[in-house]
Amino acid sequence: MPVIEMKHVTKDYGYGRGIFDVSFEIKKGEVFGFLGPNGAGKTTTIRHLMGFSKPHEGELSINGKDCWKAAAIIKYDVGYLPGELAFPKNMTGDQFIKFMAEERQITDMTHTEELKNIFELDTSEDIKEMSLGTKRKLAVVTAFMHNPSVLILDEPTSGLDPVMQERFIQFILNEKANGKTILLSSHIFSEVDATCDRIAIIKDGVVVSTIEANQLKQSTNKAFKIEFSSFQDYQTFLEDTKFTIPIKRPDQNQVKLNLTDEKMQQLFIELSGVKVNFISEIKFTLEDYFMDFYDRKKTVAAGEENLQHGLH
Ligand SMILES: Nc1ncnc2c1ncn2[C@@H]1O[C@H](COP(=O)(O)OP(=O)(O)OP(=O)(O)O)[C@@H](O)[C@H]1O
Repeated sequence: MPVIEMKHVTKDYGYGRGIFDVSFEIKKGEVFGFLGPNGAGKTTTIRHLMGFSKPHEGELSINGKDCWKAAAIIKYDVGYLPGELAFPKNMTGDQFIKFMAEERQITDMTHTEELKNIFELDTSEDIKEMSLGTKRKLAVVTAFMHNPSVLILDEPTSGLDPVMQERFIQFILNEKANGKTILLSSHIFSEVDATCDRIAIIKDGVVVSTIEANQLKQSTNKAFKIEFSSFQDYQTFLEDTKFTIPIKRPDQNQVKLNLTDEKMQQLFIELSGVKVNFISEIKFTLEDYFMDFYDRKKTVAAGEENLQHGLH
């Protein structure tokens, strides 16, 4: 049984806004990335998983429990870090932590202390006087102090400095190693790349692709940039080549082309008759894959897309 399951969930806010027929499953121990720009529908999806909002259509469950009907019970299994923070007024960090511990019936504060140390959180200040970064750290500590088995993170590193961002990524990886199931919404490619096993790309409320992170890393499609020693070599190559050359830079005697591993030998044969200054591989990244979807006008149905790509 998947730990998190969404089946054909639609919430239509009108005027094309909302989420439409969103489906995915997250297995135990998996880190699932939900990638999309502002307004794509990430927060709406997460709010439905947290039971804050009832879908117009479809079903959502966490650990087999309906997210809307069993919201009050589910929260004990889930650590939720919201994108926008809201704290009670007139409390210090310590008071808020105590309040949350009572709310969750936590008596052993060892794990909370560990989290405070990891994130170097000073809880003595009044919350209203805390910097945004400190408030985010307080949110992190209180979201995970009950050591939940499921983590739902809505743009978790926004507002954290680079050192703390890195520490947060390490925290996610440790939690993953401990068998936690994690949903991470983000528009930061590097953190998704560093942590996720699978990634869904959401566009205009629709999941347009779901990919295994390994699929990207092991893609046999490669892109190369070649610079020839002279314009003569550049021209000779272009006249003789059997490859399609999508990008030509005569001013720099350069070309860019895409090829699969099997075609590599042919490229070297063609290059043996000309002089080159260098040949460099252009790495295909998650960002390239993502931009491919956002560059395109049409929406691609989930699963239909191969890792075919052009140069950007
Ligand atoms: N309660 C609501 N009423 C009406 N429209 C809403 C509501 N909540 C969200 N929307 C709309 O649904 C769309 C998706 O918003 P959502 O906040 O889920 O996007 P997001 O991907 O989380 O973006 P961001 O990164 O900006 O938080 C947007 O067009 C938003 O304006």
